[in-house]
Amino acid sequence: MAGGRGDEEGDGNRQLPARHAPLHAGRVQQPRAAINRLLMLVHSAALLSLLYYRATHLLLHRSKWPAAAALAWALMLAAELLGSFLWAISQAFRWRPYARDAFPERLPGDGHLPPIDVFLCTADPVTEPAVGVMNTMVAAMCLDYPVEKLSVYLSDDGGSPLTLFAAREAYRFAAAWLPFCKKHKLPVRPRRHTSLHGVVGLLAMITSSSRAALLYEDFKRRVTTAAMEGSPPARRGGDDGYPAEVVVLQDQELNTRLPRLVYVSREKKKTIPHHFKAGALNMLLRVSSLISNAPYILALDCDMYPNNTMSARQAMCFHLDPRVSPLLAFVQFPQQFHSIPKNDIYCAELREPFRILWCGCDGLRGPFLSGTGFYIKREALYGATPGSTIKEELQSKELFQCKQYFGQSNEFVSSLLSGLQSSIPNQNPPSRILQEATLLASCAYENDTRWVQIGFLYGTVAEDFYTGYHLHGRGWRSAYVYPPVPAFLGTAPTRVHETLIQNKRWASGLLGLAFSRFCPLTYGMLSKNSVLQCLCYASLAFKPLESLVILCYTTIPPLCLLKGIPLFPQATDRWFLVFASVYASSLCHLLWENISNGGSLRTWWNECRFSHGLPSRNRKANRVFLKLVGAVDVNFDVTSKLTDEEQIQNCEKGMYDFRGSGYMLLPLAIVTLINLTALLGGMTRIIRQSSYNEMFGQFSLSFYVTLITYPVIEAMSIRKDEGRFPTSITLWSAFLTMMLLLLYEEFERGVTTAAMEGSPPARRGGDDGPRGSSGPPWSRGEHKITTPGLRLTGKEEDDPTSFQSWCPQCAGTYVLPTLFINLSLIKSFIVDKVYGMSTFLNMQRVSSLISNAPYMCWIVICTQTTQCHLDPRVSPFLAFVQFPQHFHNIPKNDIYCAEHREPFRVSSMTGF
Ligand SMILES: O=c1ccn([C@@H]2O[C@H](COP(=O)(O)OP(=O)(O)O[C@H]3O[C@H](CO)[C@@H](O)[C@H](O)[C@H]3O)[C@@H](O)[C@H]2O)c(=O)[nH]1
Ligand SMILES: [Mn+2]
Repeated sequence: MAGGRGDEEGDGNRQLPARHAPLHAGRVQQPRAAINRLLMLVHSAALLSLLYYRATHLLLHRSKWPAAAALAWALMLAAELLGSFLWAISQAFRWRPYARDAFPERLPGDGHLPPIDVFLCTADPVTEPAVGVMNTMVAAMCLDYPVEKLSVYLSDDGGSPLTLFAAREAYRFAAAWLPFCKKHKLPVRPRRHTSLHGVVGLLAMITSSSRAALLYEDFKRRVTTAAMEGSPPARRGGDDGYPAEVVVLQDQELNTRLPRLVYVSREKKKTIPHHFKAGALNMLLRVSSLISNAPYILALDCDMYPNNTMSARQAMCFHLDPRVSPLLAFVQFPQQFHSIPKNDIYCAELREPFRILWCGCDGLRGPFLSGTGFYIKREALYGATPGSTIKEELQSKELFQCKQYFGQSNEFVSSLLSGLQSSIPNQNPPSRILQEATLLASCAYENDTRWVQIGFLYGTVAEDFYTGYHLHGRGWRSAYVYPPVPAFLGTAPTRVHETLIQNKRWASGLLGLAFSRFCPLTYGMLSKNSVLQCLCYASLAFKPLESLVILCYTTIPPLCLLKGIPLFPQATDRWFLVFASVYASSLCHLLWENISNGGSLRTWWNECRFSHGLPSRNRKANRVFLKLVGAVDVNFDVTSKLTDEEQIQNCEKGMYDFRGSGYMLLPLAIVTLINLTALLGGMTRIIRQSSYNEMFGQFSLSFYVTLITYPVIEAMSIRKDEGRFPTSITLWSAFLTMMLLLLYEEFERGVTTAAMEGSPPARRGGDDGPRGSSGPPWSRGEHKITTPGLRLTGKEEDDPTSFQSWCPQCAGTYVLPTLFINLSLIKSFIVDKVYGMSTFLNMQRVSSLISNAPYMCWIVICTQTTQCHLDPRVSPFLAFVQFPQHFHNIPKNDIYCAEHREPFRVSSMTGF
């Protein structure tokens, strides 16, 4: 991308761009798009074949299998169907990947640039240390943009006097730092994974003895000392909340011109919901409308500091282009991170979203709104229709109608009616305005208004995703810029716990949309959005369900491996190729996407590990279940921005840090142990039964899962450092795995027996058999006789004379043989041993009362029968016709001679 400033600061008379010199350019990423489409074709053919194989096998052979096997196959089919659905909708992202360049040097002079308000949110002075927040704030003030057109708003949801103190100190420091920045023509990109960040990183690179550096050290010392001494305190007010506070800092007493800084801490009351970050941003939207009312807003998380000061100008290349501007709601920059270790085991780089998915949407209607690092049009947030202004829309309305929407503040409504500012007033706002601003920051302001539809949307912790979806649905578009020098850099999580918190929040926010009436597949399709863009939204919204697929794939095959139930075709079967090619093609696609985006084999492996098992997925799956049953109300748990050198070193060594996650680790640990057990148990079984061919697929899968979850095994057993698995969790997971395996064993035995005996299983009564066991069982009404479509329970129906009465349909017309299945037998330990014989005797007695046929065919497991008894030559002497016993589950290497070849082939009494 072209960068660099055109003119020196203060030149308000830049030349307008040459008439046809475009401010930006865009193109479809080729050959990526072509390769993606080709892969789509190949992969979908393979997927369809896989589903065909799974479904037909299940339908055709189900009746011959033990019930546990049929159930496992059915679950695998469900998982594969779900996986295929998710894959199919995710292809919308890969259809038309797009890339853009901006040419800020072609922008008009500073005098023509529109003002920008920067919204910065912080929530917790402990997990978001003040020095870090101030780094971001100062870096935002240093954006390469006319100072008089820039205002920075800091929302402090912690209501912390310490943050306000730090803001004042930082403002003073900025007066020295801003000229220094301009002089040294910063930005300079800070070193990768340095724990210093923001201005500190920049300083460290330039000089450590300059005046600015000393001032910075001084600023930092004062803030950290204040934080340690607790004066001013980190928290304000009592437990019930605190009032709103608006403080404007302006440069009157300083001799450098600085952007205006406004500190706002909104009113909080324990009983009133504050809607987390969305609430904070909406409050800033109102407050800023009275003070600067800039037409464009840059939203930043407290740790996302502007690293490339050109981003504002880059964004304006789009917002000021008359061809795209009327429909353009926001320009999004990727989220990038300064604290990413070389070995990015947590995939904190978010490569897939920001390198692939967002580029994919950019070729459609534009990227999703991503919480931070976007320049958005104020009009779009107020709810204007694309192409018009809120002023035009409100002019036809009465004042009371406007107030119904936007609340009771006259000042605020008149700011809407008077249109947006093209320049910002230089003086401090009068106290009247500050009082009004305090009112706009109160809890009650939004009561009985339409603020649920205006600004950032509520009711979710993924407010960014929802708001973007809402904007796109109303016909707005967005643009994505991925500059070579990162525009913003944030703090990435360096612990499993942080990743879990983040993933939990995202998963619950996204799923909330998927299972609401606003689902992108239904509601979205009817909106002004395009079909492909809706599929993109749906893909992200349904993505957490992927964890269910993974949960199935990491538990069912290993359990079946333990039991010797094959789930995949034999290795020598040509169908095996279909399965292998589906897995291989998805892994290769991921590898290619990694390498072509500057990744490596290592990033690829980390992503495989992360997305196929470690560590967030199982947690997500939990959430999916809980969310589906409506059991959780997810909070916006703020992720910690503290970085720890030891954690970073652990990352470099590829060691996950499991501190602080506690019971959240159980699902992960259990899956790991099940696979490990299956791998060892399965290996023994395979060797014993020489079932290499049947079990190859499952064995490989368990091997892959064990490889992926190796860090967990390591953390449970070998590691001694702080980040290892807590011993209690290790013990619990071992215990629970054992219980699970025992339960599975029981279950498997249960369903298999049920299938053999008829269903439901005859498990009535205690261990001693049915109560009152005197007299024959059928006379006590304890057994049931079933005919197709008719169900009987002993008692008077047992009377053979009443046979006609309970089967009126059959009366006189014995066309079909009637099937009698004895469902309930005497169940006791003694009879258990001769169960088959007792069944036979029972049947004989029951049938003698009902049909009393002269011949009986005893079928144990369903086989065919025939009628040889009718041959008059043999019939008089023929007592029974015997069929051999064949078995379907005999291994090729029949070491137990289970085939019974000798009895049935050789020595059977053939003459008999
Ligand atoms: O009640 C709250 C909670 C959070 N925040 C701020 O919101 C920002 C994001 O919170 P963080 O804990 O850093 O969340 P992340 O997981 O890093 O956030 C990602 O995901 C969020 C949605 O879940 C988006 O809002 C963010 O922009 C996006 O970076 C931070 O600056 C917080 O200070 C508030 O202002 N008020
Ligand atoms: Mn964050």
